[in-house]
Amino acid sequence: MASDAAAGTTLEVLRRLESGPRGLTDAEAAARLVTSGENTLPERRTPSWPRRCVRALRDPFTAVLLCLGLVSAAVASWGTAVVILALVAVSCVLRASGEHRADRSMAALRELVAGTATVLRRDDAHEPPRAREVPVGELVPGDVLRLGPGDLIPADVRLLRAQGLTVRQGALTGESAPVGKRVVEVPGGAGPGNGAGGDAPNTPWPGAASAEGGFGAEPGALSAGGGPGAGSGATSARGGFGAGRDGVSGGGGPGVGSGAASAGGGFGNELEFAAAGGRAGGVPTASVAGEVPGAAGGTAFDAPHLCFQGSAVASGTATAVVIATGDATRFAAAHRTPDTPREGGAFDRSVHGISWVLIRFMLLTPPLVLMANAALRGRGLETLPFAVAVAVGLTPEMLPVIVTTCLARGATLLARTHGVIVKRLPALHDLGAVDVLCVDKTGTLTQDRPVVEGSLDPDGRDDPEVLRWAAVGAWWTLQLAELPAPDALDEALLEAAGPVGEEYDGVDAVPFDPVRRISTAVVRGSLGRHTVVVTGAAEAVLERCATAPGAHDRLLALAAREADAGLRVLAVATADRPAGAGAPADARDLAFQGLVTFRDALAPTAAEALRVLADRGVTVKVLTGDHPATAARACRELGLDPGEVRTAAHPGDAGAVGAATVVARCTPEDKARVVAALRAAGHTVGYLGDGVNDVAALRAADVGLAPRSAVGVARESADVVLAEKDLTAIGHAVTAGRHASGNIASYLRVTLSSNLGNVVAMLAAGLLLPFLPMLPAQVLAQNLCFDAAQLAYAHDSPGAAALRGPAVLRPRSFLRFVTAFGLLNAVADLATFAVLALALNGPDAVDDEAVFHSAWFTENLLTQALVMLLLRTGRRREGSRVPGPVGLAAAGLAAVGLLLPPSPLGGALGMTALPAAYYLLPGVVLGLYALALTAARARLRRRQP
Ligand SMILES: Nc1ncnc2c1ncn2[C@@H]1O[C@H](COP(=O)(O)OP(=O)(O)OP(=O)(O)O)[C@@H](O)[C@H]1O
Ligand SMILES: [Mg+2]
Repeated sequence: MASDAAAGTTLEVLRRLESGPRGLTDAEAAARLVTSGENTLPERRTPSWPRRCVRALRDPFTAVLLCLGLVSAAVASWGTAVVILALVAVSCVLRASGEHRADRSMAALRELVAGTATVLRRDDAHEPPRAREVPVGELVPGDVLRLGPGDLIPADVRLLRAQGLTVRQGALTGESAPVGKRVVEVPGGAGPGNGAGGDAPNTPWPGAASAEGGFGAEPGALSAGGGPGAGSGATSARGGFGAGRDGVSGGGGPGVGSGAASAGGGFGNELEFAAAGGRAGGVPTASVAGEVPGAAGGTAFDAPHLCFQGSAVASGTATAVVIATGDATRFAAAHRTPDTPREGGAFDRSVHGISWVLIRFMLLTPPLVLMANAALRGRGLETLPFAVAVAVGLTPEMLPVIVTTCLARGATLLARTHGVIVKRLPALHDLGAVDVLCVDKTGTLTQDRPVVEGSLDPDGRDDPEVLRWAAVGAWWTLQLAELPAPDALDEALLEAAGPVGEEYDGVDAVPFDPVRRISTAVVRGSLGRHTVVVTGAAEAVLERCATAPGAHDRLLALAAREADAGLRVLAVATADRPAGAGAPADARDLAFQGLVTFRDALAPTAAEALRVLADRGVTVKVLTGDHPATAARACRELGLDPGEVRTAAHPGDAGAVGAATVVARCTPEDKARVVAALRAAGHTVGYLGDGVNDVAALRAADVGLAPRSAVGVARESADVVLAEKDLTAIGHAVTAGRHASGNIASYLRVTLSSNLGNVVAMLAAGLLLPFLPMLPAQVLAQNLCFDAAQLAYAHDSPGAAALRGPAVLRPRSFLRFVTAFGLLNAVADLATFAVLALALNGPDAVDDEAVFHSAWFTENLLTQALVMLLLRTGRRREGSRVPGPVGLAAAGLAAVGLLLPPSPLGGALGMTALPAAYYLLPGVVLGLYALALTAARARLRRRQP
C-alpha cells in the first residue's frame, strides 16, 4: 500500500523502491511492469451483466411497471402479470446491452485521449537520465516523475523536490481548494542510513523543519537532512502560500481580490525563504521544507510530502518517485465504485421532470378507472386488470433504451467522422442544447506557438537588452522549476534570444501562474548581489515597479498600443539586491526594462468554426487571461465583433460581464464565475479551453470541451475532447447533439401524445359501453407493437428544423403539446368508436364484442403509425425517395394493425376478422385525423418563434 512504501526518509523510500533520483533504467521498468501490473484503475473496467441488469431495474418506470405487475398477480390476473414482466425483462435486456455496447465504445474512445507522464528513465545504468513521455499505464513503482501545472498525478508519489507546489485532491477528499505540498523528511532529522524508518502512515506529521539537498546535480549527493542552510527561520512561508491559494480558488465569490493579493505575498515569502536559506550553497537543488502544518494528525491525504493519483497539480512543479500504481493506489482503494455522476445536464433535467409527471399520472390511473367504473357502471374489482393495462399503456418503457442508443450512436459516429470524443454520454445532448459557447483564446483560438516580434524599451524603441533579460528569466525558470514541458512563451523567448542565461548562476525561480500573472527568477549578480527578473502581464509587472509619476499610465498605453496591433505583450522588470538580504518577489521597487511582443498565429480553422457556430444559433464569447486589446484584435480577425471588451478586474455587475462578447484579464476563477453567471441567467453553456486556467470553467459549464493539445487536467475535466486539430469539429459535435436530442424528443412527443389519447379514449369508452372497450391482453399487445416500432427513432435523422437551433426540451410547453395532441388523438379514437357503434346495428346496439375490439385495435395502430410520421421533429429529408427507418416502422405497425386481428394469434387474443366494410371506417377517420394533425401542427409552428 502506498503509505507503507512512503514511510521513512526520502533516502529510505528510494532504497526500498530500489530506485534513485535518476530514475529507473528501461530494463528495470520493463521488469517491474510485469510484476506490478499495468497502472490502470479497477473502476474503469466495465460492470458485469447482473450488475447492469440490476441498475436497469432501478429506473422509475421499470419500478412502476413492476408494481403494476405485482398488483395484477395479487388479483390472480396471471396473463397481465406475465406480459408486464416480459415487458420489464425486454426493456432491461435491451437497455443493459445498449449500455454495454456504449460503455465499450466509450472505453475505446477514452483510450484515444489517455494521458502520458513525464518520467526520468535511462537507456542503461551508465547513461544519464532523460525526461520522456510515457503512457500512464506503463508507470511502475520507483519511476521518477516530473510534475508541472495542469498535470494529473498519475500514481501515488512521494516528493523528492517541490517548488511552490499546490495540488487539488478534491476527487479524494472532497476539498476543492488546492493544498500546498512540499518535501518533508519523516521522522525529522533522521539521517540517511540509520535504517530506522517505518513510521506509520497516519502519524501526525512532526513539526520538524528539515532540509534535503543534492538530488539534482550530483547523482550520488543524496544527503538527506544536511542540506545547505537547513530550514532555518522562515518556516511559515509555505503555509502562507497555501492559504493565499485557498483564498483565491475556494469560493469564486467576493474576496477573490484579497485572495490574489495574499497569494502574491505568499509566493514572495516562499521565494525569499528559499533564496535566503536553501540555496545558500549555490547549488540549484532541492527546496527546503518549512514547518509542517496540521500537526494534529489526519489522514494520509494531509501528508505534505505525498501526492495521490486522482489529484492534479494546480501550480508549481515537482520531481517525485512513484510509490504505488494501479490497484495499490489510495484512489483505487477509496473508489471501488465508479465516480458519482455529475449533476445531470439541461436535457437530463427536462427528461427527469417529464418522467415524474408521467409517473404520477400512471399511479393515479388505476384507482381512477376503478372508481369511475364502480360509480357509473357498478363494476367491481374485475376491472382491475384493465385499469392496470391502461396504466401500463401510458409508460414510455423504451425511453432509457432510446436515450442510450441515440447517444451512443451519435458519439461513435462523431468519433469516427470528426475525431470528437465524448467521454460522458449525456454530455452529447447537452451539447445539442448549448446556446452559449465560451472559448479561451490562447492555445484554443490561437496556435499557442508564439514568435517574438519585438523587444522595446520603455520609450518604445527597439532594445535587445529587454529580450535578453526576459530570456535569462525564462532559462532559469526552465532550469530550476523543472517544468515537464517549457511554457510556450518561454520557449519563444529562448529561441529568439539564442544561448543566454548560462553566464549567470540561477538561484531560484517561481514559474508563471495565471493568478499572479508573473514569473520570477533570481540569478547571482556581481559580488554577493542577486538580480531578480520578473516577466509577466504589463499591469501585474508595473504594479511592482517603481515608476516616475505619469510613467505608469504611459507604459500601460505603450503596452495597449502593441496589443492593439494583435501582439501578445510581456513586460520585463529587474531588481538588484544584496544576496543575503533575500530577494522578495513582491517588492514594489523593480526597475521597468521594457516590453517583449509576440505574434501568435490564429488557429487556421478558428474563423470557420466560429462562423458555423453562429449559423447554428450558438453565441460565442471569448474569456481570456490576455490583454483586452490583443483579445479584441484576435476576435476581429476571426470575424467576431468584440463589442465593448470587458475586463474581469473591473467586474461591475455580473450581468454586464455576462453580456459582453470578450472578457479579458480573467483569472481562472473569473472564467468560472462568468460561466456560472450565464448558466444562472438560463443559458446552457459550453466551455472550450486548453489550459490550467480553464479547468474551473470547464467544470462549471454544462459541457466542457478541450482540444487534444490541452493539459492533462483540462482534458480530464472536459466532457468532450477534440482529438484532431480542427475546431470546426465543434460545429459537427453540436449538430450530433441536436440530432440525438431531436430523436429523443420525437420519441417522447409521439409516444406520450398517442398513449395519452388512448388512455382517455379507453376510459371514456369504458364508461359508455356495457363491456370493456379492449381486453387487457389486447391493450398490452398493442402497446408492445407500438414500443417496438418506436425503436426506429434511435435511427432516424431529424429534419433540418430540429438542427437549426439549440435543442431544448421545456417540460411545460412539452406537456402542453402532449396534452393537445393527446386529446386530438382521443377525439379520433372516440369518433371511430361512435361510427362503430352506429354501424353495428344502430344506436346503442354494439353487441359483437370481438368485432368491436378488433376494429378498435386496428384503428389504434393505424392512428399511431400516422402520429409517428406526422409528429416527429422536422420531416423526411428533401428529395430522398426511400422511406427512413421511421417510415418503415410506421408501415410495419400499420400492417400489424391490419393483419393481426384476422390471424390465429389475433384469435388467441380474442379478436376476429372484420367485414370488408369496416375498413372504410378507419380509413375515413384516419384521413380526417391526418388533416387535423397537420393543421394543428402548422398552427403550433406559427405560434412558436
Ligand atoms: N510564461 C509566462 N511568463 C510570464 N508571463 C506570462 C507567461 N505566460 C503568460 N504571461 C502573461 O500573463 C498574461 C495572462 O496569461 P494567462 O495564461 O492567464 O492567459 P493567456 O494564456 O494569455 O490567455 P488564455 O486565457 O486565452 O489562454 C499573458 O497575457 C502574458 O502577459
Ligand atoms: Mg489557453
